[in-house]
Amino acid sequence: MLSSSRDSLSNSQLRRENKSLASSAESLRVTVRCRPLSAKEIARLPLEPLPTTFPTPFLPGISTSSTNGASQHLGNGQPPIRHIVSVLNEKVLVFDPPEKNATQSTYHVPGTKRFKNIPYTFDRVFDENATQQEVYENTTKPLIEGVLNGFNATVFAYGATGCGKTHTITGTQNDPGVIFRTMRDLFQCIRDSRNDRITEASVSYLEVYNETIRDLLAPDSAPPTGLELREDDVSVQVSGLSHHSPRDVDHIMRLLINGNNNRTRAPTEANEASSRSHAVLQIHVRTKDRMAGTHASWNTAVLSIIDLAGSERASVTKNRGDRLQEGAKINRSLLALGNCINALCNPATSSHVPYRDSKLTRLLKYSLGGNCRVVMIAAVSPASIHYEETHNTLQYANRAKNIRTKIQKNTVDVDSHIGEYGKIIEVRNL
Ligand SMILES: Nc1ncnc2c1ncn2[C@@H]1O[C@H](COP(=O)(O)OP(=O)(O)OP(=O)(O)O)[C@@H](O)[C@H]1O
Repeated sequence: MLSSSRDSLSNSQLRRENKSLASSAESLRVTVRCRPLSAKEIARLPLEPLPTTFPTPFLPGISTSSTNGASQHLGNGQPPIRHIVSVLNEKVLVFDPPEKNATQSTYHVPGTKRFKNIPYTFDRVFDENATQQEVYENTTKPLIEGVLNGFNATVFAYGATGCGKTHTITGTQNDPGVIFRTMRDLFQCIRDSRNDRITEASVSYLEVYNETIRDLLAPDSAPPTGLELREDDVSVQVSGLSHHSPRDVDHIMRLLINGNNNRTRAPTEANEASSRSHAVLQIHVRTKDRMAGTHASWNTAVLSIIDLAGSERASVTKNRGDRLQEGAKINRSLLALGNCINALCNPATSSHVPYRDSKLTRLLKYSLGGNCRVVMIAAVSPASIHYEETHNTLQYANRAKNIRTKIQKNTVDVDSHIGEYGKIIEVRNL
């Protein structure tokens, strides 16, 4: 059930407020996070050029040593690499900036200019030192209040394999990512407002693996078959997906840890724990003023947080067999996503977006182009070994800046029965 909490409500029960204040056109907010170099990559950075002669005593105006520009690095005989992303400020980065020491023979695309030196502007750029909290505060946190007031929102991490998507979305126990921080703050907001409003919430978590949808939180007794998508005019639903009523943030975190353990992962050359599936976490929320009386309508919204599988080149991952097949399917669904983004950006084609080309894009239909605030976190690597992937991701993100979504508040009539809303309970005693 991806697109909205309207899933089990009939369309006639769904009423959108079309007041000008509650409805506006917004572009997708596009951010880029550049991860730090890994230890293996650092080992391949060129060291300072070595002197070829011993230093001579200092004589003013005369160089004391000469160099042959030879670079040395500890990369076990592999060619040296260089930084290909330079973050200028919070909004601008340069792809493939000129090297300070351009005598070194590090990677560049044969037959092209030595340095592309392309500046890109995004809504926000995070450099290698950005903390998980900074990324969360400038991507997902601003969506929470809207979700509690009936506005759908989607956050998705896009990028090549091994570039930091899962680190950003899930993170580690010691340094959790967007999901944990969102849940913590969402539950805090619910707790802070419990005297004023009633809030109900439920969570679902699925993966799309090899064009099959799997419930990551399915009870052990559930048959391990793929789930089907059902679609009507206003929503896409996943039939048979389990929904869970969180008691508190710790409960959600336990659910998520279970779900993540169920996610399909495998080591590849590019990433020791590569996610081989697209993971979609959804938090369904509905709220109502306590004082508003029994006839007041509910605000309903869904917050979707998506960790896409990484795009990959077989030559970088050196994948074979199953991994290669998975990679082909991952690339195909990401290509379908790219085609949808292209179509949504172009007014001439935006009425014919090819959502049906993959499960992923069918699932995301109302979370990309629909009634939804969308934040994209494009994850990139600063190492020249990922030159093409980083360039592609930046171009992809740059195009996505042109998508416009129409935001409307979702309200449902008070007479919609709670049973129709799925297994949702009031979040009490927080
Ligand atoms: N900002 C960061 N700070 C520190 N380490 C990071 C950061 N981003 C990524 N890493 C590390 O880089 C490695 C690859 O990151 P991650 O698994 O998040 O990549 P991914 O994009 O999700 O890859 P895949 O698509 O293959 O699943 C991990 O070891 C991760 O801990």
